[in-house]
Amino acid sequence: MSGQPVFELDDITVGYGGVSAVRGLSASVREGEILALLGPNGAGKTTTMLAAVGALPLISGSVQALGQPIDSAVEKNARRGVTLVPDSRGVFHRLSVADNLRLAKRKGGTDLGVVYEYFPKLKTMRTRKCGNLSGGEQQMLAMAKALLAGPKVLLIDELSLGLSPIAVQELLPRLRSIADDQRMAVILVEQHIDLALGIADSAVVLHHGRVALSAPAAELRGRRDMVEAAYFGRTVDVA
Ligand SMILES: Nc1ncnc2c1ncn2[C@@H]1O[C@H](COP(=O)(O)OP(=O)(O)OP(=O)(O)O)[C@@H](O)[C@H]1O
Repeated sequence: MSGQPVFELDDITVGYGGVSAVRGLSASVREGEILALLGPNGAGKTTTMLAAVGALPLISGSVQALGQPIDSAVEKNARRGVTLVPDSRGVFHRLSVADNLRLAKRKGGTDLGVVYEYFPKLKTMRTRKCGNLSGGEQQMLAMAKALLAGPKVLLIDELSLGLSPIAVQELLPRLRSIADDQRMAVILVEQHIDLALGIADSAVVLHHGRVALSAPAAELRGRRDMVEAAYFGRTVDVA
């Protein structure tokens, strides 16, 4: 993959009430690339994502999106094309699928027809109330909503939270095709290590807020030993 990074975390330290939860993290993604952000519970993945979209102030370091520093206003970053799909999914339960999608559509964003091509199931259930959808269907809807805003950088915090392995196996490869088609840079927080490495271009494993491993995903596929060592906090060098 060539080209300049469209999104860069440069030596960021970030936390809560002046206490750091993530220290000295650097990572970047280019157009059409997927970065998998991995690590055990409490490692700092969500903290990183919040800092990446401007929702948490940095203690030090910088975040650059599309050649400019990230703003402290999340909405402003979203208008510039940096969108977070939160782990709480962010769908309106009392509204129908179609109404949820209509509200998410932004000028210049992906066409609804294209989004329905990525997620044909949503078209068939467009009149259904979102509160009655399954977890996997709600996740599809959350991703579809994010696409309608036309992101250039999409950050996804645990797409697979609470989903069956089959649903995850269906959703993650779809995300790969969307990133390829739309030339969208993606940072994906994921607990399904093998599936995430299967679709990612690069991976970072955090442990206690520090980078324990950072490598091209291709070098980590089939190297569960290395990834697990990083999960346990052993700093791993990819030779
Ligand atoms: N609002 C908060 N105030 C204080 N500390 C927090 C807050 N949110 C998270 N933390 C702490 O920051 C650290 C990193 O948390 P974070 O949620 O980023 O981890 P995570 O890797 O996303 O974990 P998980 O996989 O469990 O979601 C943890 O020690 C957590 O307890």
